[in-house]
Amino acid sequence: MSKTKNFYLENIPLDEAWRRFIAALEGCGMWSELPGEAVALEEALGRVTAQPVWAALSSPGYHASAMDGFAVRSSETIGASETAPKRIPVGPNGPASYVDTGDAIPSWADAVIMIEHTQRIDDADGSQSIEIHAAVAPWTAIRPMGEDMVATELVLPANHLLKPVDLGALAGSGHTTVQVRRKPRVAVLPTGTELITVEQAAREGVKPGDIIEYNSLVLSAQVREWGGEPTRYPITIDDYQLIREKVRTAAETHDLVLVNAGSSAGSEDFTSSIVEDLGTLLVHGVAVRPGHPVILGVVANTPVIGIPGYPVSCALTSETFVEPLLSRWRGQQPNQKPRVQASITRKLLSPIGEDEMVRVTAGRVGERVVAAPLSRGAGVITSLVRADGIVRIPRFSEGVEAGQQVSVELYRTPADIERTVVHIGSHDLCLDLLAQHLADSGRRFTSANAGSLGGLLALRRGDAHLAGSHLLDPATGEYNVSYVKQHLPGIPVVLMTLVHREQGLIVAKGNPKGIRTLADLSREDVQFVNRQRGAGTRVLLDYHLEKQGIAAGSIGGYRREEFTHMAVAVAVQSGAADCGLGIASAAQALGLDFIPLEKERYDLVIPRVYFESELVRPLLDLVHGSRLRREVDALSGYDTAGMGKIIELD
Ligand SMILES: Nc1nc2c(c(=O)[nH]1)N[C@H]1C(S)=C(S)[C@@H](COP(=O)(O)OP(=O)(O)OC[C@H]3O[C@@H](n4cnc5c(N)ncnc54)[C@H](O)[C@@H]3O)O[C@H]1N2
Ligand code: MOO
Repeated sequence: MSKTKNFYLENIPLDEAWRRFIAALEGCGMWSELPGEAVALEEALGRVTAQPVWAALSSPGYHASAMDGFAVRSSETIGASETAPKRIPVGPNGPASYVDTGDAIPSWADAVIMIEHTQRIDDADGSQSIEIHAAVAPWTAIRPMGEDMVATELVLPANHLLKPVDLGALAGSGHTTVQVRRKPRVAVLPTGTELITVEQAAREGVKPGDIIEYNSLVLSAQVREWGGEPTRYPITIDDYQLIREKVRTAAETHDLVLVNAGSSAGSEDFTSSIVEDLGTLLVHGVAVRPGHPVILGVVANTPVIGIPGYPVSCALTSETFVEPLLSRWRGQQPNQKPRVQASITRKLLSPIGEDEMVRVTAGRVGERVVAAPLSRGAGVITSLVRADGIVRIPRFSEGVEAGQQVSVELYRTPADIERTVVHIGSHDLCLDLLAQHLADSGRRFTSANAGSLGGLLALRRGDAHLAGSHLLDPATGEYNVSYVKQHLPGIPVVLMTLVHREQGLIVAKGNPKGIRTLADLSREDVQFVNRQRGAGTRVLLDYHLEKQGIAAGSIGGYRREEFTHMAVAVAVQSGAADCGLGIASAAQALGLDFIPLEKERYDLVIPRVYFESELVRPLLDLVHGSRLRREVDALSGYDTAGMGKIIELD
């Protein structure tokens, strides 16, 4: 038994990895549809027919009236007209007889006259007749036997995904059960000594080194969504023999085994050795990121996929390999996401040699759809939660330039993209509140952090509907106006004040270093954390440093840049820095101390075309209403007195 570690991950192109996998699956009879099983119609929704279904009965099973009215012989109506109406006596055996919709037509009749086209006449002798003003052709208002389905006719082909109406057609044609493909049985094995269950975390808290296990939850839910039947195994610690035993037994009772984590080259990454030990290792490492260290193999005629541990890699690897396999077994084509052409909002470098899947948000801005890249971290599951789609950067390309056209594989519908308000710029907590309420008006709100200046540049390129900005002009003491004039020349713009907010020094609880003023940042024992160039907060800092004659070079940590207020606050909370400049609400959110420096104005910069658009209107209504104002007032460090004030710049 081998326990050797596989230090050498391959870099196999995706299509080659699939070729190897399919060849091996064909070899063990696992690259074809799964056999059928009979299920009751009530259980059959979302299943796939395993064979064609032929009608057992005709429907309707007799000639049925299509209308409420009178069954007649059409020959008796000939000659009837407005000027020469005809009377036909009513009786159980004709020549006219009342029928309801769906009733069988009497054998002597061959047409039905709708009741509203007849006039009832009560004759003196107590008998009845109808008067008609038009003739009817044979088979008028009759649903002939078998109009819907004739016995022996094809109702559904094989490999048909059953929808609600299909179940009706099956019952209507006389079937009580239907043969559907067996659900693929998929074992989901989470492994890792660092893993704890979420219940354990809720009970005992999370210690450094603990990771809440949720990949198996995601994988099982994906399997279920794709028509499979998952078995979610409990966590197995990183122990070669324990994992080996689980893989061996799972392979005996399942169609597919997913081993999660332990796929790369670490000292406790056993999956590839175990697959080699128990069966055949086909692939270890594909030229795809995230998901590079994926393992493909076969154990006891059962495919085994080693899925990388990072949550984003895990979910995407499953989309890449598990979904197409389950589709194949169910006789379905692999899932094809809707695609849209979009313009990418910023330059992306991507390593040659690997296909990269970049998560993006997407929205329509004017004539174009724009795609804004999200975090590329393989551990950032929220980036997949927020993603509207995926952009693939092929392995023979070094990346894409800002403004380049890309194809986005959408997780949402094209209609969702049309109702998206796109924000690029400086972030503020109040935007999250706005986003929440916008959903009530059927709008989606996506936001990319690019800093205030980045936001203005995005507006100039036409990449966003609005940009949050708080850029102080040292010459005038005014916010945003001069920057908008400089960077958006010729574009009519509305500046709408969202809030005034308190900027200041964020320090650890109790202010252990006794930091009071900006001058303290130059102290030997104080480590600062800065914001990126172009951020309004950075402009504010540099303005005050200059005013007070403090040299940036004298501040330890001045060059260390974070991209958001919360990232600065987290750096202080974790002890990585003693102090950073940011907004009061970020300090409050993490229970940190705050030394106010300046009250600044945070505006939404909105090109007039969007300010006047139907899409953005609900956002303006929210800013002018009382609900958002009340909620912002409840946060610390904000002043809503100026909320909704407008400056127009042409
Ligand atoms: N020296 C190298 N190191 C790494 C390489 C490499 O090529 N050489 N590849 C990196 C890449 S890319 C990936 S992806 C990961 C894959 O790692 P593993 O599959 O071995 O997974 P772990 O290292 O055990 O875990 C990674 C990460 O994910 C967390 N995790 C694991 N399982 C779960 C779960 N069930 N639920 C939630 N989170 C989970 C785990 O705790 C780790 O934080 O390797 C890189 N390293
Ligand atoms: O390939 Mo790993 O999955 O990039 O993060």
